[in-house]
Amino acid sequence: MAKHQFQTEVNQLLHLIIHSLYSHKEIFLRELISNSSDALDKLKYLTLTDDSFKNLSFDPRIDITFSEEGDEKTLSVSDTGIGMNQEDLVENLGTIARSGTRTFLGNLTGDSKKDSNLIGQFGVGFYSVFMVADRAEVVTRKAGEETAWKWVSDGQGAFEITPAERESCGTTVTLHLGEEGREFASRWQIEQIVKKYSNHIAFPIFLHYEKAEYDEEGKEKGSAPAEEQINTAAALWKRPRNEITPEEYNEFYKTISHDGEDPLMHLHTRAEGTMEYTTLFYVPSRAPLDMYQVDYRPGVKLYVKRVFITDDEKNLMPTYLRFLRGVIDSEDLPLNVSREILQQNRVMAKIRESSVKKVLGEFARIAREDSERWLSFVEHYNRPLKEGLYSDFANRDTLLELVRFRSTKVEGWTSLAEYKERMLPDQKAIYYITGDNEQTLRNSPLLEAYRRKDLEVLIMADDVDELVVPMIGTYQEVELKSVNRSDAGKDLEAEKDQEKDEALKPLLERMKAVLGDRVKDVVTSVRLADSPSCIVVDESDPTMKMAQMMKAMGQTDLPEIKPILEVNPDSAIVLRMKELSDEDRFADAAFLLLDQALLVEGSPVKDPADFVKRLNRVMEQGLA
Ligand SMILES: Nc1ncnc2c1ncn2[C@@H]1O[C@H](COP(=O)(O)OP(=O)(O)OP(=O)(O)O)[C@@H](O)[C@H]1O
Repeated sequence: MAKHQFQTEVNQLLHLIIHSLYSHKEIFLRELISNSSDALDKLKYLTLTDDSFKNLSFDPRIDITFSEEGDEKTLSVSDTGIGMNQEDLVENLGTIARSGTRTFLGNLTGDSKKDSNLIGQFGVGFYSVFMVADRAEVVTRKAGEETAWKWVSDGQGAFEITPAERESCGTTVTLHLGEEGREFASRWQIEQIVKKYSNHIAFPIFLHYEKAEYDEEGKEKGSAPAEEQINTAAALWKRPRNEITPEEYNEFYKTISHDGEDPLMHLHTRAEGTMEYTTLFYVPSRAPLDMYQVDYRPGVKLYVKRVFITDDEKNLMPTYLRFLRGVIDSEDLPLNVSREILQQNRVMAKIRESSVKKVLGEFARIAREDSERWLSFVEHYNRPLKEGLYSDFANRDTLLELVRFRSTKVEGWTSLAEYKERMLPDQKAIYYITGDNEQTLRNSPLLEAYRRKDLEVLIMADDVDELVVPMIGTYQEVELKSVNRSDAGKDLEAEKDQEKDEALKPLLERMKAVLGDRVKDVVTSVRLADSPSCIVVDESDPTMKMAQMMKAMGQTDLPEIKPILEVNPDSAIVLRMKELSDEDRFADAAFLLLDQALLVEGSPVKDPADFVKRLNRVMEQGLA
């Protein structure tokens, strides 16, 4: 008899499930049926593709039995699927292998209401049985193996595995229902739950019960075992759209995504003609927890003629649409399609290409017709869509209509189309500013002249903006210009006062000499109203933020980016500096103008100790 301890994360999850999902106890049955269906999918695939399984007699079915007699109430779910061996049991029913587990557990607040929303997204799986059972037994035999195994646990930190008997491959989970679960040992309850959550499961689900028998006078004379199929057992996505209710779509989504909430939208399409395939895609109402992890779990499953092939292929859809959940079912791919073949397969490439078009088309429809729903989409998926601008050139124009931005002119989000409508008659470009933080950007001195001229500037604080937005280039023939760069200032040049500019030249030369290689240039600014200085980067240089990002990504051999320091010819400080003959005081002022400009834009000052020394010296003089 081998006793094993649950992985720590399992214990944490168990505790959480029991404490936050008690009002949805019945989902344990959905989880068991979904596991059985996956196990049947896997075996079906092997019998069709692997010679060593071809002779196996495969009768795919799920059987539910219950006993409501006496004190000991039990419920069991049995399948003829792939089964598990001893190692599988330890691996699958003792740990949580899923990516994102740590992030998920780290996000828990201890507030059961908030946590139950989170757990809804995480998917509870097999462990949910401990909401209703005092003890769970799993008797299972793996296809192709002779020995069966029994796994037993009361969900209190440990489980045991012992050899067992089972006639053929498959798995039977038997629950000894506790006080919390007694209600589920009932024909009526089980039927309701299966109809609600698992009607769409593609394999038949049979419910076994005792059927009352009557004598000729209509008196009950006893009972006999009976069974009844309680689901429709047709792959939901193959059914005609008009025969599927919204509830059925939602329940199917919950089964394949393990999300507790309804999806934000779904798109069910069928292609016929030279290529035949069906797709059913969903967008979760919240971004999946692992969306920003490299090892995210792909959410689209591939079927070939209703046979499950894989749910672990990231290339079925482009990376930027990794939040999609759903099914692709092709009639044209070979059943034993390998990962390598899949990646170069023309049929798959075509399905992917046209699926992306359809999905984006549906997004565009929602963006046009249902702006409220589109905004909840944007809250979660704006950033991945921006990644699409970078990686999916073929769909660039559609994506440009879908992404949204913050702006100096409107609250909330705006589209490029809306920005264009608001442009002033003589406005030359769509202006934007990039940086780390929306609030810092809103306060940036770089925006002063734009504000004065009533020019709208898009605020870009997502870390992908720095890479993505320069790729856009133009939107409907209007150029996008970064306010952080020297060139955008040229559009404001009309404001430049030649005389003032000439008068400032000696000061600029003197500052350049003092600042040396800390700057690329020192020039008169046309952008500033109140601030004495700001920095921009040369048109051909990466911005300061981009340089920081590249450094963080390990590019250490980058030449140092030198900013261009712009000074405000009307600033009192600048005017005084013109008169200043003391070289040391002049140097302090020049360095402080540079460092403060770096600070307001969120860039680090090069030598903080030097900065503080100069600041203190100037304060001392100022306070004297
Ligand atoms: N009836 C079954 N037959 C064969 N294997 C099973 C069965 N039930 C569970 N398993 C195995 O145990 C694993 C863990 O199941 P569990 O329901 O906890 O999570 P999951 O199904 O992998 O994850 P999720 O529920 O998020 O899909 C499964 O991935 C599967 O390998």
